[in-house]
Amino acid sequence: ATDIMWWHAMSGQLGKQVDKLAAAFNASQSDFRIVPAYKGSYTETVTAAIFAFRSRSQPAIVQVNEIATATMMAARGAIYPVFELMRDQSEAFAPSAYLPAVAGYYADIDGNLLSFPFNASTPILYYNKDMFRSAGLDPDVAPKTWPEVGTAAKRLRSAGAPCGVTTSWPSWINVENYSAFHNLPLATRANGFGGLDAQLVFNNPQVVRHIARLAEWQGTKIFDYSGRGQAAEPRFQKGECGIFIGSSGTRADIKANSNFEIGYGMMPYDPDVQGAPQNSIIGGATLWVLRDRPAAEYAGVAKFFAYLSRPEVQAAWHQNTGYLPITRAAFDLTRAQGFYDRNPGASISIEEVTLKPPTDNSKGIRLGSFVLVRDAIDDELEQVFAGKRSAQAAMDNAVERGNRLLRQFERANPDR
Ligand SMILES: O=P(O)(O)OC[C@H](O)CO
Repeated sequence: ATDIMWWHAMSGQLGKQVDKLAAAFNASQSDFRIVPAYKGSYTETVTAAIFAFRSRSQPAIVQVNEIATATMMAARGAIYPVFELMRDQSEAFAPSAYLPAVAGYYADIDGNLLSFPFNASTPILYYNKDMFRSAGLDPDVAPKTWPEVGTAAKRLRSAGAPCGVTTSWPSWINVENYSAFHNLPLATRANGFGGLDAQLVFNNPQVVRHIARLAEWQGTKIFDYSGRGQAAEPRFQKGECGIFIGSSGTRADIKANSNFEIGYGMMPYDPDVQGAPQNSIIGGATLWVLRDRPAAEYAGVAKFFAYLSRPEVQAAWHQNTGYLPITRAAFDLTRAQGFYDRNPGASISIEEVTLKPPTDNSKGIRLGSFVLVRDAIDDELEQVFAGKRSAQAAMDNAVERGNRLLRQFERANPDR
């Protein structure tokens, strides 16, 4: 059999599910063997793949998170667009099979998908029902708005919780998704979908007020900052923080690693911001195919992607992880199987990304070097939470630093 390397960033329960997918595909035929390899965080994984490409030891498949999409699209010599691969291998691959929130995020201007949608998430609210009960809060009602989160988090603190509320992925949740959910632009030009000359504009009064509020809460740990990426997740699992806003894709790990009753809700919003709640945007990752591997491997990659597209495979991945059902068929199948009736909270992610038809502010983000832009935003947020900078000054800095990165990217890609 021909071995096909798949580099990914899925750890914990997610890593187990990735291994299961590969093993099931490998058992379904004998020509190809998918070999998954965990390469660390999303950033570590994509960086490893870029270095490997330079020394010609790249994998055929690499998992890349959503914010590196524009950067990958620009790396034309290194990537094999998935729609071309599937066409070359005569495998079906129609963007219309995917949920609009997913296809819209990853399609090029001609509607072609350059990468394979695999794990799409969106931030949701998790809460600890046992801690709610001890604090005298109604365990059957999830806080819906930021003021309600504040009230509940204060009660949790008074009842002895070390931390009221925390979030993972600070920029993704508190700046990028906060903006989309309140129909505020992160950047001009439809958050970059309209062209590389987009400018970041998220230093507006609503975002600044939200960050200032978190900083104020930080003083008494009503909100407690937990670090970048997924660093906050274990704090909720261990019962330190009663409310956690994090990726829907962490559902499996939360269920596996916590010993309390979990409540679910939508990401909170501020009711005095007109139009809120709009719809959330997706995160997570897609699978990119890299060039310059032997031809036989590409035949196998196409077969593997066709396998991953099967409704029953997609539906199982969605149900076993918390990532969105990426195709309409997987969503329908999951519903028909009664999964949402048996698992309250499991459909919140879908309801949230489809809450209203997306606007230019809530379709997604398509900005070059956004991995670095997000680093700059996270860095500025940390200054605010450490009490070293005002929310306004930090968001102004983040916009300025981010715009410098966008202009560099624009100059490096003059023909796009
Ligand atoms: O933890 P994930 O996989 O849902 O991804 C969250 C962020 O979108 C990653 O950029």
